[in-house]
Amino acid sequence: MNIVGMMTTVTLSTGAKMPVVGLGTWRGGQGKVGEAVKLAISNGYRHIDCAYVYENEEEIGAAIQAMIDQGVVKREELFIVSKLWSTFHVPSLVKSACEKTLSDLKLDYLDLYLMHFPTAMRCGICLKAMEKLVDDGAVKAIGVSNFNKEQIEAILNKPGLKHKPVTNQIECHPYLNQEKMINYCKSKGILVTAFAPLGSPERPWASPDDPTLLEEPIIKEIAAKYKKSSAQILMKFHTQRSVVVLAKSVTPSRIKENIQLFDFELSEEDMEKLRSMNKNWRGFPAEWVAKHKHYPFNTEY
Ligand SMILES: NC(=O)C1=CN([C@@H]2O[C@H](COP(=O)(O)OP(=O)(O)OC[C@H]3O[C@@H](n4cnc5c(N)ncnc54)[C@H](OP(=O)(O)O)[C@@H]3O)[C@@H](O)[C@H]2O)C=CC1
Ligand SMILES: O=C1CO[C@H](CO)[C@@H](O)[C@@H]1O
Repeated sequence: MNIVGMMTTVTLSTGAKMPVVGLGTWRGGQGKVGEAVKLAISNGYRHIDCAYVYENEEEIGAAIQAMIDQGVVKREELFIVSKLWSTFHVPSLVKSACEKTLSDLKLDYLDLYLMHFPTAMRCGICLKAMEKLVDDGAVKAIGVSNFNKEQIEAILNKPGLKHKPVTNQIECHPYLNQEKMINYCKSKGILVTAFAPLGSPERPWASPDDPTLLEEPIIKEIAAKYKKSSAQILMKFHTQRSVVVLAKSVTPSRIKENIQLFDFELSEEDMEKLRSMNKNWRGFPAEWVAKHKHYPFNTEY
């Protein structure tokens, strides 16, 4: 990996180091995602973002194992994340859900296990069962995803909280820059991970009227100035403000391109241009749970 003396990891509240760029795997289809993971690891990626609900953890696990067996990487150099799906928010199911993910990924432990969505009943009790996974050594840390401020606050105020969530993984890009959430999380020692940094162009519910980040004139203009691609500018926007970024690709040239972020820096003026594009637009409004009492996106942040 081409790193020119710039940050490539961030430190979690547990003291563990999390690589700032991760490979996304949602919709990394069968027969493709394994090759993508192998190529990513060979090209310096050390952080892979997975989830039970993506239905591809077995193929990813085989690819990780092959890279370890071939001596390309050691387990302890990797940072593997997975997520507990909402149907398992019952204490008795948390352990078995994590075991299934570990077995599919062929791992003894996860570096981070996230509660994928807050939209299930009894989040507090479920969290207790996730804390136990840390005590049992099945996962090194726990975190949340798609949580709003109030929901994070509720967890932090939980009496007897033993393992604080180390991250909130949320949709984040110039149309939804999440400045307030990032600042709030920072004040609590929680890191933000950005998903859909390229606007998730292949999300199945995209409408032709939706704005397309990769085609934005401002992004293209900044990309030309730095002789980088639009995708690299969109990802650099995060790493430069200590936000971890995940981009998914199964295309070899893009996998290589998306980690070439450490040989340039955006000026404060260009960062400001990117920030000024905010319009609180969500590509992932999660409408299927809009009526759920824990739906996270009805608040300011
Ligand atoms: N916690 C949560 O609720 C969520 C988590 N996530 C996580 O975040 C990851 C990233 O988000 P995702 O929704 O996949 O969206 P992204 O913003 O990463 O966009 C991925 C799409 O962009 C294309 N692409 C990748 N690199 C480039 C490039 N350099 N130039 C042009 N196009 C490119 C990919 O195509 P191709 O593969 O064909 O190259 C793919 O179609 C997910 O894969 C998942 O791991 C995502 C959504 C929700
Ligand atoms: O990670 C995710 C990818 O998209 C899914 C929708 O099918 C979401 O539910 C989820 O948050």
